[in-house]
Amino acid sequence: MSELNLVIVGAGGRMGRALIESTLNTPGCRLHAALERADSPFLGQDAGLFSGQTTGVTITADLAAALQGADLLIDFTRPEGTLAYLAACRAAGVKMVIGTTGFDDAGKAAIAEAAKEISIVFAANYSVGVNLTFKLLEVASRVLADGFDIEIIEAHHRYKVDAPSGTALRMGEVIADTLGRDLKTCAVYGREGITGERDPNTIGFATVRGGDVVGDHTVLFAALGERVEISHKASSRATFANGAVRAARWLGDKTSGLFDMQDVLQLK
Ligand SMILES: NC(=O)C1=CN([C@@H]2O[C@H](COP(=O)(O)OP(=O)(O)OC[C@H]3O[C@@H](n4cnc5c(N)ncnc54)[C@H](O)[C@@H]3O)[C@@H](O)[C@H]2O)C=CC1
Ligand SMILES: O=C(O)C1=N[C@H](C(=O)O)C[C@H](O)C1
Repeated sequence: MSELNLVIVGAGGRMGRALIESTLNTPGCRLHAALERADSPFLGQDAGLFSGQTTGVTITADLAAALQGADLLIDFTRPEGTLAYLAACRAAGVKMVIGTTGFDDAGKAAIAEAAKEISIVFAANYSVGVNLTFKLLEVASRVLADGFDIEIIEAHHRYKVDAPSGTALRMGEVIADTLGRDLKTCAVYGREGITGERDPNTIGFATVRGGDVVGDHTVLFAALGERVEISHKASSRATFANGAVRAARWLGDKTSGLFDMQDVLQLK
């Protein structure tokens, strides 16, 4: 079988660095190109810079050249960056694995539309543990549907720009779907002042930002007399990067369609 030619964008970012390392360490995958923004200080440097390797691949801002001969582009950047890469990949027939979070409804719709022409894996979290947690939350929500207040607490590093995390929002959607609720109307994002008693139909979110926390998520089911907590803690970005490269390999010959990490892990 021929090698999978991967393009990593946001190459100098926290996830970009981890993705380059994961690509270099994965048999069957080849680092085809590494991209950064035109104003990046990393342009012209070897993509192995951050892991002390020499790859022979130079970090570039030339997207058109990078897509020539590429099989798949992995994007963990920002919504506006992703949507620009999406348009280029769609035009060039290059598959995508998208890990960026913080999209609005229009951004998500654009990804779904592009997936009619190219195959895409789009997931808020590529760790195996978090995806198992999504399944555990379905069971917990069913069993604890009555009398339990549901709160989602997430903590991330000081540099994270979106809140709540994409993973926390996905957890909220999984719970709301299981309970037959609409997250758009039942979510409460933080509390302050005289809030009144808790509405039992709400799903609360609390966000913590600080230091170098890679990614912690806890869902609290609290009743009168007992509490259940389901938690996941990531301690390395390699967890997400390895999951994204796994998703890239899983896409294989699929020419179109929108998938998530639950598809990759056969958890559906
Ligand atoms: N789905 C998952 O498993 C995970 C998702 N993420 C998400 O990945 C994204 C990136 O996270 P980090 O690597 O920590 O961020 P970062 O700030 O370290 O890196 C962002 C990268 O994107 C590039 N970038 C920013 N704006 C851009 C634009 N408009 N066009 C093109 N490139 C642009 C930057 O130059 C940088 O290389 C975030 O949305 C984060 O929430 C992070 C970890 C896991
Ligand atoms: O920005 C991050 O770092 C992370 N973002 C993702 C999210 O928003 O859920 C996944 C992970 O928790 C790390």
